[in-house]
Amino acid sequence: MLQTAINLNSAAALHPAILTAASAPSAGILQTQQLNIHYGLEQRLFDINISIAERQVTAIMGPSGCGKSTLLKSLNRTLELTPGAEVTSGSVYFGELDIYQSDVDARAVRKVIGIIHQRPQPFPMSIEENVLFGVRFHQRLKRSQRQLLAERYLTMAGLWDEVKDRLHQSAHQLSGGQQQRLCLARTLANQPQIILMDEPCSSLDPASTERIEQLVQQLKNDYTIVIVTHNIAQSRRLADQALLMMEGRVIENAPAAQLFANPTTVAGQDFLQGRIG
Ligand SMILES: Nc1ncnc2c1ncn2[C@@H]1O[C@H](COP(=O)(O)OP(=O)(O)OP(=O)(O)O)[C@@H](O)[C@H]1O
Repeated sequence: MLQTAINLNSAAALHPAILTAASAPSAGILQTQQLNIHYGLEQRLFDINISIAERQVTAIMGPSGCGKSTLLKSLNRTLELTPGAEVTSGSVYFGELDIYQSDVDARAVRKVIGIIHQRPQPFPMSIEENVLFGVRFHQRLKRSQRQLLAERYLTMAGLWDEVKDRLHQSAHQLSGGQQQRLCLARTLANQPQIILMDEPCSSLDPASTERIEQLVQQLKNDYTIVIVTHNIAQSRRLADQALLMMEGRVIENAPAAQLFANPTTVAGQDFLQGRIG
């Protein structure tokens, strides 16, 4: 009970910072300053300075191992769940709040800045319980309220029609694409401001990939989305802003159309023309 109370208080404490972010439209909703990250003794990210624009899709691209996932996970403090991973210097600001400040609860950060992983990770419970996993500790819900909430978030994730008659079946009975949308519904139920997506389509077939891409386009009206992708064509379809990383550094950072038309570095040109990556 004590843990729950601490979580709730911390989540509430984050909301004034959200309002501050909203009132300062010129600044990005999420910004890093001189961010450096190590795994053990090895430095893997170097002096990252980025600004994520509100209610836009920002794509993070780059070859395998350049640090895309590491950067993404640092943006909501998921990274510290990996043994040995550490933000060794620098900051991540959500509005005016440094999310790495010692008095900020990482679990509250992860609710406001949700993450969808590469492989869908539904919990071993029913479809409805998965959707309501984050909210059920906060409210004593009546059965009818549970159903309404489940319907709301499953609809937002484009899954309601496919699962409305089997809400109490195991989530593991769903296809991979459906599981990924269920994870999206679970994230949306936490009422995040920002959704991080780590190659959300990499394990999906083309039809499921298209479904997720449609959802990203819809969701950006209400959410800020940061998506890691290997897939240059997917970035072209989805991104408003694009970052290109090489060897732990951001080497290109521009509106997507500009970056695709005129990459400013030789490595950027090589990557976008498929010569590296
Ligand atoms: N748990 C870990 N322990 C040690 N090193 C790690 C760990 N995870 C990642 N790394 C290293 O950090 C660097 C960046 O990895 P990261 O997964 O962020 O790259 P990525 O661009 O997302 O790669 P991919 O596209 O292949 O998923 C790589 O050199 C990788 O080997």
